[in-house]
Amino acid sequence: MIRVEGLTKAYGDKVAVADVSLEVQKGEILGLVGPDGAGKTTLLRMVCGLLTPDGGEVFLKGKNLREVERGREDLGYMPQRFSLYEDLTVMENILFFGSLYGLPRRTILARAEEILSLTAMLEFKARLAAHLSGGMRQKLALTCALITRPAILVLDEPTYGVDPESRKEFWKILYYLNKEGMTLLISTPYMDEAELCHRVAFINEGRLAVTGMPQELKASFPYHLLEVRAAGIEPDFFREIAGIEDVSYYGDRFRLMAQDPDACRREIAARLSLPEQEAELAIREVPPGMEDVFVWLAERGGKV
Ligand SMILES: Nc1ncnc2c1ncn2[C@@H]1O[C@H](COP(=O)(O)OP(=O)(O)OP(=O)(O)O)[C@@H](O)[C@H]1O
Repeated sequence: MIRVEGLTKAYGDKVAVADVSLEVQKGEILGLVGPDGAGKTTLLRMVCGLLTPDGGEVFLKGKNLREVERGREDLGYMPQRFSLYEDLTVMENILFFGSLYGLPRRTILARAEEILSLTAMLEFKARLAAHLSGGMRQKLALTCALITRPAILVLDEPTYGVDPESRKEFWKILYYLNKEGMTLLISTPYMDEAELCHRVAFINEGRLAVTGMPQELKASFPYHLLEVRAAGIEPDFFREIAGIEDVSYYGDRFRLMAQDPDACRREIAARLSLPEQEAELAIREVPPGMEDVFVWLAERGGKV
């Protein structure tokens, strides 16, 4: 559905996207994941034809975007910062947005009712945009992006800063749309959301580092992870132990990347003088999550 070949874009000296090639298959949810400033927005804006690349091509449904008339791409875009008219109601915002595409008022109203009921927003259709919560604003932005009934939906960090409950609800809607046949390309800084995508593309400093299914990426993680619960210990304590490649920590929980987990466990237990039973409780091997994979990739400059 989407094919990107060698896309490149610089702002002055700053190369934001460097030679990115990527494909999004029909019916797929592809997650574009990367830290702030990685180039996600720039890449998505080029895919949507809103920004002209310095080099490379974008093909939508096999057609070169350069040859497609703007507004006829069969693509919906939900930008990172969606401009709502605060002094218009939900429905008035949708009507305004739909009219930009030249859709007849009747069509907009019918489609809006349908999407607003899907997103549980129908009862708020007469509410002023100024009085919407963060989650509701995102749903309104989504409704606007869907008003042309696109086959492809591109979303730029749609749940950024939204509360966890609303994020979950938003993803339910995305899954519903996908089940109905929509192809989704979505950027996110959240690792739990990366897990929800069929495939993930990791972008770092403008370069595409790796793409794969979440399970594949986790399986490619080359270390064992040990989680250690220990109060009053400095990270350097672990760094001195041979075979521990990296240490990260949250409060009194340490996460260690180890080559040989059993040897490390024995060494830590010995140094802390932990009896075996206590060591078993305090030092556990845990499966890597997407966050572990991406932290590892980012530390290596995104290279596998
Ligand atoms: N209009 C611009 N002028 C100059 N530099 C820009 C411009 N837009 C983006 N950049 C720079 O290009 C790089 C990529 O930015 P981009 O917004 O695409 O990244 P991102 O992954 O979407 O990050 P974020 O989530 O923080 O928006 C960043 O270093 C950013 O500072």
